Amino acid sequence: MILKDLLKDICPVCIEGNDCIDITGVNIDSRRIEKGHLFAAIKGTQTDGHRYIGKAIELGAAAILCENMPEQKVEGVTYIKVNSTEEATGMAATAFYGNPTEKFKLVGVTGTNGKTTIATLLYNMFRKLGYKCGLLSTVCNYIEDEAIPASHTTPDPIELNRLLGKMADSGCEYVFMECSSHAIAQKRISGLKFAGGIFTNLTRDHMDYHKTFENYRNAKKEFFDNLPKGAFAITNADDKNGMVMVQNCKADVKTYSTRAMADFKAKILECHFEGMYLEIDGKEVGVQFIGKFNVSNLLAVYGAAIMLKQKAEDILVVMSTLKSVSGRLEPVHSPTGVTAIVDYAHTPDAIENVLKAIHEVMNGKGQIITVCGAGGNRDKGKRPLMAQEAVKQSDKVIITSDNPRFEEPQDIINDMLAGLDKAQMKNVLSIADRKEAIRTAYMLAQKGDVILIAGKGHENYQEIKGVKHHFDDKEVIMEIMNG
Ligand SMILES: CC(=O)N[C@H]1[C@@H](OP(=O)(O)OP(=O)(O)OC[C@H]2O[C@@H](n3ccc(=O)[nH]c3=O)[C@H](O)[C@@H]2O)O[C@H](CO)[C@@H](O)[C@@H]1O[C@H](C)C(=O)N[C@@H](C)C(=O)N[C@H](CCC(=O)O)C(=O)O
Ligand SMILES: Nc1ncnc2c1ncn2[C@@H]1O[C@H](COP(=O)(O)OP(=O)(O)OP(=O)(O)O)[C@@H](O)[C@H]1O
Ligand SMILES: N[C@H](CCC[C@H](N)C(=O)O)C(=O)O
Ligand SMILES: [Mg+2]
Repeated sequence: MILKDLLKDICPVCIEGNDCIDITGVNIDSRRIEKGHLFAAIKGTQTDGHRYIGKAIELGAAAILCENMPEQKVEGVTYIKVNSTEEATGMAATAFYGNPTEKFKLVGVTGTNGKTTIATLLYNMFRKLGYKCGLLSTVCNYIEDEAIPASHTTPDPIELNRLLGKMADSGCEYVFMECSSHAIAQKRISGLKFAGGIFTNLTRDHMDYHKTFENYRNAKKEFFDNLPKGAFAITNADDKNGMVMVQNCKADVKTYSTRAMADFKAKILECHFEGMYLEIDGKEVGVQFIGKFNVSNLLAVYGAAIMLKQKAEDILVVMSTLKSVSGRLEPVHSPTGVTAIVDYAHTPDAIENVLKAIHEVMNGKGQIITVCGAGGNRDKGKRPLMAQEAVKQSDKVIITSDNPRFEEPQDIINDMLAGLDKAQMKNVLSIADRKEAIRTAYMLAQKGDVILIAGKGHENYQEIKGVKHHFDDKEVIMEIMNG
């Protein structure tokens, strides 16, 4: 592709060199540069991409996108100076991959919890409605049936646009994606044209990265500020930041609520372990999900499907067939009558909500034993709060490890325990070895009890010092139950 065409949506500060050269790829990592590539130098959290411009040219980069022009320039290489390389990279990448989001309807989901659930349910629903679809999510990416492993909730701008390009080539009509706060702040989604956006909720997470809650909220809000006129924005009226998100939004704003007046409303008619009966916009539907928070998730799915011009009756018929997403409130039953629930709750709010959901269906019968930990090299402030939420609604809690990364597992556990007083500690054990923690929970459980195994959900690894060791909560509990 000709460099000039690649830059058509970018307003460079200046260009030095020929902009009529052929560009064979766009890349943000010097180590992946091949002959004829455009290398975008990004200032990151660990290092500055500008330091690798020389390396990129050695490997064959034909053009450099940067914020600071290098002092020494190489003959034959074109230099493009921009105000924000992060912003310009997305635009160049999307142009390189043929502006895929002009070819299908792209819906983004953002918020602290519920993104994977909503995006995946929309993908499953639209496929069942007969459309060709793509999905970009924490668990896995999909182009129709083809699974492509995901390493991020939202991929980097090059991988993201490459996947979107493949989706367009495969004839996808709808694509659903999660937009993490990291991705919005780092402009990984720059240049994409969204047909709609969904806000789930906002509670504490990722303070390690955003530093303040306000920055975190602003990152989420930026997504709605940038939605174009003609798109839709569906927000959660039950969340205190729901209306803040859409304050400056040019899109068509719709609300959903389980409590108040809203464009899309629902209430729970009945609730048991297998699912709930709901009334959505005045119509009854049986769903295979539990928990009030899932009513909110399902309402967001319903609202988005309506905004994408599907018929209410068709949406509800398909909704009743949808099943829970891998690692989200997934039950595993033992031969002795104990139920384990594997869930991805890794924030204080998610732990509170998932335990509330379990209580709703247990209805005062049986005990709850919670096994949870907190991720290393991630938001430290959430650790004591997660322990507090676990203790508040469990009969026993076993604090354990969850991806310690480069931290000492016991230090993370101590940060969690610091949130508890002496009385609360009476019902708490700490066992750093996650398998042992799960085994102990099972040994303590009696018939009718529930073990909540929280934090890892679909993850099939334990990340320790840069190495991912195979570990799968569901597999472990099944082996213990049947062993
Ligand atoms: C903190 C964070 O978000 N980091 C992301 C960020 O990397 P960074 O800013 O640290 O980059 P850096 O290492 O400083 O390098 C700066 C630039 O120099 C380049 N470089 C570097 C070295 C070299 O030799 N040559 C070279 O060109 C790099 O390619 C990069 O462009 O940009 C990279 C490319 O997009 C991401 O892969 C990386 O994700 C890291 C691995 C990560 O763990 N991110 C997590 C926290 C994350 O993004 N999570 C969210 C969701 C969380 C949730 O679900 O709740 C996600 O969307 O997955
Ligand atoms: N609407 C919701 N409100 C509160 N908690 C929720 C909601 N939906 C899901 N959860 C809880 O959060 C956990 C993670 O859900 P999900 O994977 O859908 O969120 P996510 O936003 O994609 O998370 P991530 O930031 O890791 O990508 C679930 O396992 C459940 O415990
Ligand atoms: N994707 C999120 C959640 C990870 C959940 C938990 N298993 C952890 O490792 O902290 C993150 O990277 O913060
Ligand atoms: Mg997710």
